[in-house]
Amino acid sequence: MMKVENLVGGYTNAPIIKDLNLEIKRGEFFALLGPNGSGKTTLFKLITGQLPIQKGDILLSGKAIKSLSKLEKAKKVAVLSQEVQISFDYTVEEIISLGRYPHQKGILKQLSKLDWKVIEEVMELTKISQFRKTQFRMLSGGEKQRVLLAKALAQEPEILLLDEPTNHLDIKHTFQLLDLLKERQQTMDLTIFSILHDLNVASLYADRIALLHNGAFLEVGDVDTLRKEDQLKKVYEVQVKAQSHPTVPKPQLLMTPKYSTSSNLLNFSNAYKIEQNDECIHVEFDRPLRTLSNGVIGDGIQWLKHFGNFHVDKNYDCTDPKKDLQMRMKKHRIPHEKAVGMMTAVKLEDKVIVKKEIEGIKFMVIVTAGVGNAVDISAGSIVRATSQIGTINTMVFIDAHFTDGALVNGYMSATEAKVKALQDLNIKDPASNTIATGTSTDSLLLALTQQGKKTPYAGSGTVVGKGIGQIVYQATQEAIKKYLKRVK
Ligand SMILES: Nc1ncnc2c1ncn2[C@@H]1O[C@H](COP(=O)(O)OP(=O)(O)OP(=O)(O)O)[C@@H](O)[C@H]1O
Repeated sequence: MMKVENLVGGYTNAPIIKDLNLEIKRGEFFALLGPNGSGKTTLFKLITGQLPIQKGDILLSGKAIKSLSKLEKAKKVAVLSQEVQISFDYTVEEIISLGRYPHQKGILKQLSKLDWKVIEEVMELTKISQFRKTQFRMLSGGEKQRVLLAKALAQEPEILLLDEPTNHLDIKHTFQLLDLLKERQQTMDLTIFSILHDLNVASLYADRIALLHNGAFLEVGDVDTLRKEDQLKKVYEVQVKAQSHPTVPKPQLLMTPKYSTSSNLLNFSNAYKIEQNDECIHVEFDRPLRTLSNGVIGDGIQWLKHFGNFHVDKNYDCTDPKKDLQMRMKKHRIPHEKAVGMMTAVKLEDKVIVKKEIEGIKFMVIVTAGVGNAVDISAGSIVRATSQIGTINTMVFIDAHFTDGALVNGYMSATEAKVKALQDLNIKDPASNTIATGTSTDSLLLALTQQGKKTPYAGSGTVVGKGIGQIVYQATQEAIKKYLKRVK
């Protein structure tokens, strides 16, 4: 669709764009990324013809762009640039109708029925119909941007060139505009070439990206190129961590600020308070801990400071346990957006708290255990309702610094220890009459202070992994024994 060949260009001094090559396929959404001053606008202007090409060529469907007449070009290419030259007295409708100019026939160049149909459609799409008679100068920055996009779409181009199209837009309108472009790309095979500053937005919408640095491409590739953290750090000079979007299979980047979010060291032994009554056990830390949990609230990897284990009725059956738990937290003045929440039918007074220091690492484990729902996960195919709460709930607090991998590793260690405790107490799955591996609704939390040396492993081959194992095993056994004594 568009080919950039050995392109050199810039202003009067030494060229800014140095020997660039790029091929953009028909119907793709291509994002041009790069830090301030890297040459994005210069490249954009070379493509749009605002700057002369010093060397090389830009081809559109095989034809040199410089050989196309103004009208030929306008039929193929629409531009939405930063520098808008619009006569302020035009109305929105008049501006959009300018976009139809390349398609108008005859000497009089009057708008046809088809032109009006297209104008109506693009106004509808960009949600500016209500401004049709309003003067352009009366609009907000974001509204102006939408009008200019409508004008570009009214041109019905094959390729749309955009310089920071979301510049003045709030998040609602940013996503609305990009969704609209994406829809046009997917349904009408529109090719999109856009300068974007927001790497995360580029990742969500672009098919491919180019990373420009000092007038040359460092990377051209699909959006997973953004997972190359070192490359981004080199270009933007910011500490970057690539994560995955939770629902879209695309990378998202997290920037780390230079300032420290936790200047003073946390003294683990007195950095928390525990409150308990018949309805809940609430552990509150002085500051957020790095957590991994399958709690009803606060699941996945988070930073949280409140940890609640709530007592519910034995026959608890709720269609929306998350909402229910939020209500319970509200009652106990626990901010649910900062919390992990678990549920159990076990009497909370039977909780077991074990605190230990193993080879300089401080641990605290809190377990409530009921084994009425004990299950051997490997046995047969009998699946029981998971709404019953005959549960082993385990909270493990550690004064250590884990990578995400170590968190997962530690989760395995805690689970292995729980299974061993059940095995040694000969707890059986009543359905299969084999040793149980857990209950059907167990919850587990690992919470780390993230102090000290970062550790990438927390399995049974490490001190911290062994520590998790020992302390979880001990607390689980004690809690099950208490439960067995009570049910007898
Ligand atoms: N009119 C000009 N005359 C001379 N040099 C210019 C001119 N405009 C830009 N430059 C220089 O060209 C280089 C690239 O600028 P350009 O505007 O292409 O960067 P950019 O990647 O678009 O940056 P930004 O993200 O800040 O918009 C910069 O060093 C800039 O100072």
